Amino acid sequence: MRKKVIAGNWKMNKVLKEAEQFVADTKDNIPSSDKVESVVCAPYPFLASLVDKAAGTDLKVAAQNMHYEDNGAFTGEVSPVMLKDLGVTYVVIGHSERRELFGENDDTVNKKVHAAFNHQLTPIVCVGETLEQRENNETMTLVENQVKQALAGLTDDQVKQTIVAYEPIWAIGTGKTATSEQANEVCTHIRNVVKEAFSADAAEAVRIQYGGSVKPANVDELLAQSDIDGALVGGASLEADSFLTLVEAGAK
Ligand SMILES: O=C(CO)COP(=O)(O)O
Repeated sequence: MRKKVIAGNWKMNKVLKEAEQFVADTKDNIPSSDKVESVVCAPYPFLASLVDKAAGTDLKVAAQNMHYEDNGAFTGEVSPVMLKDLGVTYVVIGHSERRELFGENDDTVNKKVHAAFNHQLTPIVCVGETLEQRENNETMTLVENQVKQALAGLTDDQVKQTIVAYEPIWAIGTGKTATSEQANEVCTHIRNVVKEAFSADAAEAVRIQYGGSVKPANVDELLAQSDIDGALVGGASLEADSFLTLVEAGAK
């Protein structure tokens, strides 16, 4: 059975003291990593401190983005080498907000996924359609293309370690959750795409999260679906109690 991954994506929220307080409030109650992987995706300035504060616990720290080069003249960017050096273990790649607002595309996403593996970071690769694309029945084709391009050139072993997050853009921060059936339908499709593009073993192992208005009230139903292996959570991950409820749901 695939282990669930619950990741809280804080986006551009909190200041350092609040981030540290969150770790202090959660770290002793995070379920064992044998049962669920619990991750907070924090802004860059908090990463060093949070890795330090969460050391020896089952709470893992992720970055929300990175550049694909190791170093160089890229003012304002952060490299995988820097993240690895801090003790960060996961990195979100290709979030829809980065694709929409910061010019990320399938090519940069693919480069970043390779860079993550070159530095032993686990990528959480985001895909998902807009409302318009859903209404035009383009969801399956779009997500298929995003997944194929994001994972292009990876080995089977790397695909097995990858986390794909299916986040329909119309469900992000809107309170509109995809129904669990809608969410699962796309996650099943993603698994089939991985099977075709790589192998049955890779498809069986790859973890596929759902993201978009996940909260304590709907997480159980989403996680009960056959192809949903976790959640990437924005708003409901900001408060310690709510995050703990979500990771406990993942450990059931
Ligand atoms: O974008 C998301 C997580 O990456 C989802 O955000 P919300 O949970 O706030 O809808």
